Amino acid sequence: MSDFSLINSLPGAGLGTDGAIDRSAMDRQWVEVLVDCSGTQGLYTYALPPDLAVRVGDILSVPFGTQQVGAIAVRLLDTRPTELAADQIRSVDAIVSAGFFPASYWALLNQVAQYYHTSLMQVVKVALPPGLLARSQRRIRFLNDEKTPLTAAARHILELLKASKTKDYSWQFVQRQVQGAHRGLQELLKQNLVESYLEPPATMRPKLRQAVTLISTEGQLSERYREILEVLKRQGGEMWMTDLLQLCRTTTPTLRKLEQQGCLILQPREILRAEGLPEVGEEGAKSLTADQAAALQQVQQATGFTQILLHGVTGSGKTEVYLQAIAPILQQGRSALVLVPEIGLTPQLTDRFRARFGDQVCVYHSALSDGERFDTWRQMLSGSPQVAIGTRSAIFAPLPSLGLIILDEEHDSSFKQDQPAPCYHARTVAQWRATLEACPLILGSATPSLESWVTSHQEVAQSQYVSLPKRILNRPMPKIEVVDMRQELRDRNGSIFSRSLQTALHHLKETEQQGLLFIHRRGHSTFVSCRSCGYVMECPNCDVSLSFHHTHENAKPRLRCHYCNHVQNQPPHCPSCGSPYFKQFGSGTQRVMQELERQFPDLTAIRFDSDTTRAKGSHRALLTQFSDRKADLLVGTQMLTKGIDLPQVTLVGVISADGLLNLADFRASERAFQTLVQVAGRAGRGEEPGRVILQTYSPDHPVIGAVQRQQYEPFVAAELKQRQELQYPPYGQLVLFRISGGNAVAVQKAAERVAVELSKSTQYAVLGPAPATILRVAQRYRWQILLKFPSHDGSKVPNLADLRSLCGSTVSLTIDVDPMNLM
Ligand SMILES: Nc1ncnc2c1ncn2[C@@H]1O[C@H](COP(=O)(O)OP(=O)(O)OP(=O)(O)O)[C@@H](O)[C@H]1O
Ligand SMILES: [Zn+2]
Ligand SMILES: [Zn+2]
Repeated sequence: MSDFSLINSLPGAGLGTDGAIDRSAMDRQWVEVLVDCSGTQGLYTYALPPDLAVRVGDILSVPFGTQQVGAIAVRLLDTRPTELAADQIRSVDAIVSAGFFPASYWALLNQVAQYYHTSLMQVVKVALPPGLLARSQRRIRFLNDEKTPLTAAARHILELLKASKTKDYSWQFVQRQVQGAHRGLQELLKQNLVESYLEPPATMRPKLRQAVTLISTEGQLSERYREILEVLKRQGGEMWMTDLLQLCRTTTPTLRKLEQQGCLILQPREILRAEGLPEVGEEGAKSLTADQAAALQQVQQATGFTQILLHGVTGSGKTEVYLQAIAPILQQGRSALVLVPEIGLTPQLTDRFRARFGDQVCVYHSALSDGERFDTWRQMLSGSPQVAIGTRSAIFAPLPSLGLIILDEEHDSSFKQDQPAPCYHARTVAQWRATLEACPLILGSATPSLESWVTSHQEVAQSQYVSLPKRILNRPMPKIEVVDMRQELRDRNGSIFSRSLQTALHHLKETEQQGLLFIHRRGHSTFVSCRSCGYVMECPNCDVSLSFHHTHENAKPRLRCHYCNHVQNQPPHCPSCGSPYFKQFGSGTQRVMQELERQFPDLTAIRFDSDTTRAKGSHRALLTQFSDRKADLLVGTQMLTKGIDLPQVTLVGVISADGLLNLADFRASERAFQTLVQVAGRAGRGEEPGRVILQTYSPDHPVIGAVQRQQYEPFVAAELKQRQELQYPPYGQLVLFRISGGNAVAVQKAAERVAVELSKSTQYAVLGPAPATILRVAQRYRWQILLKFPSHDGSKVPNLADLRSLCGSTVSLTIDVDPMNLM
């Protein structure tokens, strides 16, 4: 019954900006609501009684089946949806709570739906936590005594309320006590004798977690059991079960056996919401450098919507500018929204915010459970001023009075959602939101995206450019040495570490400093192939090579697909020719760890990649270990590049830059430059100067030269020239269609039909159809078509429903506006 298609096919259901704000609600006779009851979320149309001035963002009560349920007014309509007959539409019953969400919030969601060509419902699903209304309760409160006689039911309700200590009851209770309560309530509401409101659930369900408590170490126990109990004892006799399992590398059934033997008990224990985050000390504002002060001033002078690109080199103190820009906003009773690429990667950043603003900070990201998301929402909706820090979906955080939005590391591609729909970019949505809220938007980066660079250099008051060209305390930028790995090979050094890096690693121990080793991608190029015939081991479901996984020295090697997670053993001989020379190639994190162990047994290293950081809180745990100097090296992938601020790191080694340089994407150079400058920027942030060793097989690549000189502007100028010639973003606009299905021929045919249809317009160039770089993923064949518009304004895409009808029922078509991932 829930109706998504309704939204797409609405005639003239234009941008929400005109909904409820400019036009009087009176000429709108229908309303679309988000019904939220017993697990089903959907958009439904209701009629508005003439005497009910409903506005977008109100919480309503509507008839739904045989019940009355809560609903959010999402959009007012002045025409009846054609597919519904007038007598099919039921009427809104009452306004439970007026202005629960600001109307601008719904305008934003509508704008997202329209620009990214998805239904409003899809947007609502990213934006709102599930069960928002279902857990809340409608209540009725006494306001005034009657002046004119009331009907029996109305009088009964009023007396009931007056007799209550709090002058207020739940609507459910009133309904049970009073016959004809519904009509009675209407009467009372009309005369303003009572009010109806929505109370968020008062007590949240406590969150429980399994805990293990030691009872006894007596009895006939095997060596292994004893060991587990010994560990538990050493930890004080009480631990969270997950921690014990991890520490002892044991399983739940083993613990259950120990429980049966009376050695320990397993029981759920309540954890408080704030737990899991360590205490942070309070911290005052730092006195700003001249550059920081100038940047802050520019932010504070902004009136209304202004987009400010804060271009500060690595270690220039951008975070301090954010903190001092936020402080006065909170004092004015308004809130701030801070978006970061990946929350798990930046425990340091959240700690700094909490040290400054304490409980006013709330963290919002997709790894939260539904319950936690819901709690955070309630806190936000309370309206008290706060700082919400979160990943891309936090751009939809319902902070009532926004004074500032910040995107840190604005160039990061994780701000873009590739799938599912809506494929939104949080930076684009942030621009709309800041416009709707008339507040400044700060985009911070050491390596701004070309999009933001171009915007910030337009001659308009609404976009500004601020730079922090120097590191804090005039600390030098790290020195970058480029090592030609081809020369190493010629000089008979077959190690993955160049001689330069080897010397630096030896030096690390002597000077008691720390280093980072960066590998382009987890398991990237650690494919298994035959050195006799060249056969490459591939995933049976996807057209990608399997990656070699080796958890520790003596463990059995496994092969894993990073797309569908297929796992299998490595065959001892080549399946194609039977050769025994069937081995892994490349240098993933694991390989580097093993080589370190072999060549530098004195150095300890922590592996920091998506395999070792899967568990909640593990980013923080590993980074803390490292900053406590429990290891000499941190070895990892992309996540090393993001915002790590450790003063004792003096050495950064890039094992091989080549994987980054050779991606088939027009943004490859931009990304490579950003990644390498960011990772280099982790070195020498403290008192000791930093040093970067960049290993590559293509030392003459223009990106390598630009990174070595650490000059952003000349690199960007050259890059922009190319983009302009080819009409790529930021000059032109791209729209990507992805076509996929289980049958290879059907997918290709559908892609061809869609391309023919698309070619009928002259507004854009059609690139493709072409098979995706990886044709098959999880048994689905994928083709794509790229539209290239010469400029960014007014790109019109043919009707999606028409294109979909060309695909047939077994092939799906999705649209990605401004795609970031063209693979
Ligand atoms: N005014 C200041 N006085 C002294 N120290 C400062 C000041 N401002 C910032 N710092 C310190 O300088 C270091 C670097 O700052 P921060 O992490 O904000 O840099 P950043 O510009 O965000 O760098 P990146 O882009 O590389 O993450 C931090 O340890 C911070 O505490
Ligand atoms: Zn072979
Ligand atoms: Zn696979």
